Amino acid sequence: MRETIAFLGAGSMAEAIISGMTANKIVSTQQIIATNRSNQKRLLELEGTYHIKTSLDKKEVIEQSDILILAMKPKDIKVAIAEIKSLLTENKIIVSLLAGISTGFIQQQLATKNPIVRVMPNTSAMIGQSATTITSGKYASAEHVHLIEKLMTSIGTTIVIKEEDMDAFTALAGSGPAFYYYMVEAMEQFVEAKGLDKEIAKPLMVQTIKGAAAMLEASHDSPKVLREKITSPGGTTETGINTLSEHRFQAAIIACLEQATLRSKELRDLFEK
Ligand SMILES: NC(=O)C1=CN([C@@H]2O[C@H](COP(=O)(O)OP(=O)(O)OC[C@H]3O[C@@H](n4cnc5c(N)ncnc54)[C@H](OP(=O)(O)O)[C@@H]3O)[C@@H](O)[C@H]2O)C=CC1
Ligand SMILES: O=C(O)[C@@H]1CCC=N1
Repeated sequence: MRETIAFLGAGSMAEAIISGMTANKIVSTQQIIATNRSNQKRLLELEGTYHIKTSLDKKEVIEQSDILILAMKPKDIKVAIAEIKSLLTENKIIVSLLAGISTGFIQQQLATKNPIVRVMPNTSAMIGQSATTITSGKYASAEHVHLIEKLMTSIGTTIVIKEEDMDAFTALAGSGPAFYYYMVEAMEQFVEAKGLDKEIAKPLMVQTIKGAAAMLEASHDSPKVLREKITSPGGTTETGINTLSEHRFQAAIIACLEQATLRSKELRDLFEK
């Protein structure tokens, strides 16, 4: 790609995307420039690791960019837009990573006709394994969406969705890795309690998740059928599943996703004021 990409915000998600993009070489490191609110040390760290450009001068960053990625927290969006709106020309594509915040709000705050594309990646972008959803704002053409899709494909799989579904997919895929990590944390507690060798346990746990994910992808069987094929009557799996069921495991997962979805909407209500 020929476009220059600017990150407004240089935190974990910006880094995960920079890492994925630079490893994939979809853009050269010199086509990426990042800025943040004030943390110069962090910018130097990113410069050192990824050999990208950084600057605390927003004017310089914006002038150099064709695609501007908003990567600050939802609570900071209003101030961030106020800082950049007078620096923008309408040919720049704005990409938002922000949970909850709608394209309509960004458009209204900018008061310009810049195309806006909203994406929800996850931190597995770091190794090119994100599951990213994409949706478009009012002035984003199919061509703009296609360009951002191409860019995001460098950090994993991408799917274009309706904006109204963003909250739910933010829960499922944006936050999703954290929910799996939380389960692995519990497994680690078990390993510790049993006094098992962590060096042996970790690769086994990781391969078990990888294998299950690969089965979900490759097999025509539903998750339920896949589970039943492991569950011998009167065996270990059945006992384990019954215990999860007694602890209302599935209800807990559904509640977790419901609440995370709701929080995405709440972030909109809170910070679009
Ligand atoms: N982390 C994740 O897994 C995911 C996060 N997201 C979304 O990505 C966004 C960023 O999250 P995350 O990386 O975790 O957050 P971090 O807190 O790690 O980073 C936030 C960054 O925003 C910068 N910032 C704050 N205000 C401004 C401003 N006015 N102009 C420029 N930069 C500013 C901060 O700079 P400074 O350090 O100088 O204050 C910091 O670099 C959020 O909106 C989140 O919803 C989306 C998907 C997944
Ligand atoms: O927790 C959050 O709000 C962000 C959005 C998805 C993942 N992290």
